Amino acid sequence: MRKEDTFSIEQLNVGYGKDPLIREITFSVNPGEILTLIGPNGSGKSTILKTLTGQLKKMGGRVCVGTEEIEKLGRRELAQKLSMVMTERIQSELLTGRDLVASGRYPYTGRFGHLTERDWRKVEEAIRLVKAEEVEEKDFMKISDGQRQRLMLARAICQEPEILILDEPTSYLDMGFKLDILQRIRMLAREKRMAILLSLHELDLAQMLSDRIACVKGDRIDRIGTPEDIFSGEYIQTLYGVEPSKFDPVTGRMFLQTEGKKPEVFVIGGGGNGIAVYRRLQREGRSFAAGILWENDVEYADAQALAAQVIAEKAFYPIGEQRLEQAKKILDQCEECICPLDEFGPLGEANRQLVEYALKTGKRKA
Ligand SMILES: Nc1ncnc2c1ncn2[C@@H]1O[C@H](COP(=O)(O)OP(=O)(O)OP(=O)(O)O)[C@@H](O)[C@H]1O
Repeated sequence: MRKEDTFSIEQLNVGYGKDPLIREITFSVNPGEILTLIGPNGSGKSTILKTLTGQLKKMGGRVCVGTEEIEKLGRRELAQKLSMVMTERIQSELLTGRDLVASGRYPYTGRFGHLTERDWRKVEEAIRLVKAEEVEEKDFMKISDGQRQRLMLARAICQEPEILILDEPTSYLDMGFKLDILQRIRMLAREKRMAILLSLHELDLAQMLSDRIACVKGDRIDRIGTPEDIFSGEYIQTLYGVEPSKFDPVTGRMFLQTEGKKPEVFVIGGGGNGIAVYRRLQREGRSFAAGILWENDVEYADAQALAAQVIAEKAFYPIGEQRLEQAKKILDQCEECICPLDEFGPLGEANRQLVEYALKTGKRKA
């Protein structure tokens, strides 16, 4: 049974010059846990990770595996406990992708660096895990960024560390491989009980993958919490300095807004059917009003972000006469009405009446 050590960082200061860039960093990652650093460009995520792996000299504080400070560990011992995949392109004298992955086994080899049959089995397993079989025989310097990224992960995996540190592990990967690699990372945490610390730019992936998220802002870690804690209210928008309506923390979607025009088109939506129309109008640069929605409609967040005006009723409340009149007034000012709905059901009676009104006033073509 492998030892289970917590990776803990206490009062760590990191940076390059005289003054620390980020101060008093304190958190820990438990075996089996995934903790993700997020934050704007240049906020210091890589600087923190480089300091934790010893590539950068710390400016104060402690970094421990269990109770042992990592700087007191020998190189081989450290490599058995901690492995990293950083973003820099490594210049490798090694010939093939397979050779590079195999170098992950060196902390376990004897004095002459010979790999045993068991070591090679681990190398093959790691290559299969990241689906890099097609490049294992190729020259490591002559493959794509995404293929290289997968081989680097394979090397870290076959190092069998207690702690795995990854700086933007998905940055060069296409959607299929991104999902695949994240699945592997989760498996390494859950089944191999690795403590995993990574940085990610893709907020939707961070939300999906992480047990906890640490947010880097200014000269500190501003907040640490579960994805539910971090992706609530307007915190993420504040962290990245964007307007609250340009990001929906529930779905992780971002919005490009059509700036402050009066609505030209009235879109009658509901149940998610309005989204495609909103997106088309937005692409065409046409401003629109969205209604009559319920606040729990699937497209409500999109409407809030993209529409010039939103006419909505509280969730689970019937749409009243007053709301219908409000919608008619706005529709009167629009040139056109679009309604992608075919059926309204008993609760959608007000929208059915609104469509009828649009037909009568010539705003909707039959
Ligand atoms: N070698 C260096 N010497 C001095 N300053 C550096 C060095 N590397 C990075 N910096 C600065 O340190 C700050 C943090 O950089 P870092 O790369 O850690 O940010 P990051 O959060 O990883 O950014 P990104 O999201 O863009 O990858 C930046 O202002 C950067 O310009």
